[in-house]
Amino acid sequence: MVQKYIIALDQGTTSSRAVIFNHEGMIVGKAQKEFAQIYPFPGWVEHDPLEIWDTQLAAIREVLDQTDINPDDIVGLGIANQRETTVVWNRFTGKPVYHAIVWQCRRTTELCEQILNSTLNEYISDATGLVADAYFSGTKIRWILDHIPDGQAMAEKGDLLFGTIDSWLVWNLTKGRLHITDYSNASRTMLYNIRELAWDDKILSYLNIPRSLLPEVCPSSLCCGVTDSSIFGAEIPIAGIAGDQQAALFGQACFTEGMVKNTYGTGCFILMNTGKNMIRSQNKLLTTIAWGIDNGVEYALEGSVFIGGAVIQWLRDELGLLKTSAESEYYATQVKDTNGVYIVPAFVGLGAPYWDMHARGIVTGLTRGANRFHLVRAALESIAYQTNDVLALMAKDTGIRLKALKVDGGAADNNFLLQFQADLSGIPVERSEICEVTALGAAYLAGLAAGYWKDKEELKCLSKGRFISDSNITESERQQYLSGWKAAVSQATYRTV
Ligand SMILES: Nc1ncnc2c1ncn2[C@@H]1O[C@H](COP(=O)(O)OP(=O)(O)O)[C@@H](O)[C@H]1O
Ligand SMILES: O=P(O)(O)OC[C@H](O)CO
Repeated sequence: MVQKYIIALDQGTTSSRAVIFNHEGMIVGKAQKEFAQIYPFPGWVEHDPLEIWDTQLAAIREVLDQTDINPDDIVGLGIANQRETTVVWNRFTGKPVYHAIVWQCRRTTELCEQILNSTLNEYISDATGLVADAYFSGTKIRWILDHIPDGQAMAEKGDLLFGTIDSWLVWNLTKGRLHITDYSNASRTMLYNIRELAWDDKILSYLNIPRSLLPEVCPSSLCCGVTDSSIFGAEIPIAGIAGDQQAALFGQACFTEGMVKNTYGTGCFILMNTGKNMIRSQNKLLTTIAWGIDNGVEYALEGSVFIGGAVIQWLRDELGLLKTSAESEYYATQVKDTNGVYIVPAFVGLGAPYWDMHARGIVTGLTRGANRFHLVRAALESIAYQTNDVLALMAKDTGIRLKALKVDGGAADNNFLLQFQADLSGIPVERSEICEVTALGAAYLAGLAAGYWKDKEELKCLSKGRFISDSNITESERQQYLSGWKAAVSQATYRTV
């Protein structure tokens, strides 16, 4: 019998990947293409949507070539994408009217501050589960309509379409036949009412965004269309779509309430499955849709940390302290501590739980004895501290004592980081055996819809974790670490929780 496969696209902040999985949930082949990060001004971040599409397409073609798999033998395509990143394009030409404004971009800070100081603030947090912040798509759309010629007029005439990256990829994969998104991506726009499962008229009207711009919202696991046959020579069913962090939660098989994962990529995104319960955080964590599946949606509680592995990239690319990110592990273990150095990598403000758009990065505690090993160690520790801030509040919000933290993402390769995380947070940290967990989640969602896998129970049998480390320090050491971190954060922020 001919083998059948699932292909998953992981369109991330720094690269576009395509991964082919077999029925055992194992990787058969993968290809990855990086693309340019555009920084027009400090705090602004853009991508070229055409380059995103080109690199994604090239990655798909490369993995098909490399594995020699016939597109006819691919039974479903799943998409996981960097979330919130905003593309607006012309419905008739299919051309973007502006670069994609990336989730990290801070250009709409002023508008968000107006919202924070208005009566709409409480409404937004209740309806969308989010915090009014430049992170989300809504204010980015407003910015684009205000800054392209005739933006508002064209939008009102129905000439323009908005989408997060999933919508943009589906539009291109179907040659403009489908303008859709899924529940998990819609819930990151700050325009979607997660209680009513509908675009929110009150928020749309405040931001003056015409409804005609918005995609249709679909379940995350559903055969919603097929790729245009001219692209791969076969019509591949598009059967799964989810924001990359929700896809990782699914890929980690966190199907039960209370299960938590952290993806250590460019940023760190800690998500707890809360099932059918929409938990409202008392501590500025986000309530978000995990996925739409089986005729309903499930929710998650999220802490979004903007800078994770990117602080290591900064040491490597801007300071030249490292040749590779992986080298950071060796450097960090050459010293017994950071010698009092703390780094708060608030390069684009601070996300959860501080939500300070004005915070900027700092290095504190420098003495003449501080060397590059201490700096590298402090950078890795900063990733764990930020994660710990979120984990502590998740436990507080839900009353759940976390049993384990499932981890994935590029920086989760770093054993020093994972051990420090386990020490600091006092919970076992479990790294997935499959390195492409985000893609795996998109594949699972697509495979369920395509009937390739039967149900979540079958998927649980495929998912394997590997125990890494348990906490190994005393409570007083822990408190000492944390008080130094808190003092450092207070120097980087204007407001603290
Ligand atoms: N061994 C490592 N130790 C620490 N950081 C790492 C390591 N390997 C990769 N990274 C960091 O992880 C990030 C890349 O992870 P990845 O999951 O590919 O990110 P994304 O999906 O956000 O593009 C980079 O910021 C890189 O610096
Ligand atoms: O592309 P990543 O892995 O950095 O993830 C980005 C997040 O989806 C932003 O919310």
